[in-house]
Amino acid sequence: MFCVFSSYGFADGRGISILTTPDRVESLQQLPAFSDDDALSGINEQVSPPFEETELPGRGRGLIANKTLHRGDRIFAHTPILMLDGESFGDLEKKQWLELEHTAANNLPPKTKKMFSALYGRPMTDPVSDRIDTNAFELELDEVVYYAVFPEIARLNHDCRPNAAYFFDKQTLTHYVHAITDITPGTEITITYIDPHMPLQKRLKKLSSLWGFNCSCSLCSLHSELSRASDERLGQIKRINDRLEDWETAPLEMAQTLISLYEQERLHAPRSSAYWYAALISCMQGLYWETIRYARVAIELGLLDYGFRDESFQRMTQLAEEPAKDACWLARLK
Ligand SMILES: C[S@@+](CC[C@H](N)C(=O)[O-])C[C@H]1O[C@@H](n2cnc3c(N)ncnc32)[C@H](O)[C@@H]1O
Repeated sequence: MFCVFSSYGFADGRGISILTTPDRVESLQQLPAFSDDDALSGINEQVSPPFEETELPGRGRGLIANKTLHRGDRIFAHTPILMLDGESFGDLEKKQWLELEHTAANNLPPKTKKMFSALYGRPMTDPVSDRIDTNAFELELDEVVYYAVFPEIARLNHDCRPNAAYFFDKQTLTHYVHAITDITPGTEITITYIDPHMPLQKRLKKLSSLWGFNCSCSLCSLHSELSRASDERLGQIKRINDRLEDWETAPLEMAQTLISLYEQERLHAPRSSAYWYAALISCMQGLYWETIRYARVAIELGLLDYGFRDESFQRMTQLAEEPAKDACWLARLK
């Protein structure tokens, strides 16, 4: 049974509406975001944002950096105002979930409701539903998929080679966005809406069908020969990533080639996985300082792409601190 659960007081009066089942909302309420008064301190606060919102030709509103941002600088940290259980779409009649979506939006505190109403919604079904579909991020909590709206972050436009990366912290229900490259003032801040490993035609098709625009980012605008080279690199990245799942038997040069391919492709956030493989293989081979070097970069990038609670982050930290104590180092000595 799906219902709307709303809290006016959540996140210091920002409020939240959640469309889900009673037992799922009960388990969400156990999270520090709801149960620990200090968990959200410093979240949803932005005294002087490092960007300005403006109208951009052919792409609606967007965010332009108003100061130099360095890789790793925080751009946003916000809680959702709406969370919709993915299963509700399959289980309810269209009319029913439309009603529930409206109830969820209407139950928000007035200031928050205004933020939701100001969002752009690609005209498809209904004004509330369109705003949710255009702006929601998919996230998973306790193996349940939710679609969540973060109105401030929803202003970020797409680029296939973005300068910002994001992750979701499940404990505090907080969506973090950080610069993944240095960003100069006057540059638009962008994220990717899709898996950036996809080749050109797949990317164009997905962006046009789901978000209704023809991507004209620098990668999608390359000369056809350069575009072909990019697609070939992406194919090779996929093949190497598949092979490195069995990293224990892979040569270090393979992970180093992956790092280089990611750099050529300007895929900054996913580069962390290549450094992660390079650190593990170096550790297996007893290369002490190489292990630390690769692990440190994997941590720096992984923190921006997976977040600080990711399991691999704990292991990488241990590897960077003391490679000789890690299981991969000890396995070599057996
Ligand atoms: C999440 S909203 C982003 C903010 C939006 N531009 C606004 O005015 O609020 C997604 C919508 O922005 C537009 N958009 C995002 N990235 C774009 C891009 N690279 N080129 C053109 N339009 C883009 C599309 O209309 C898309 O459906």
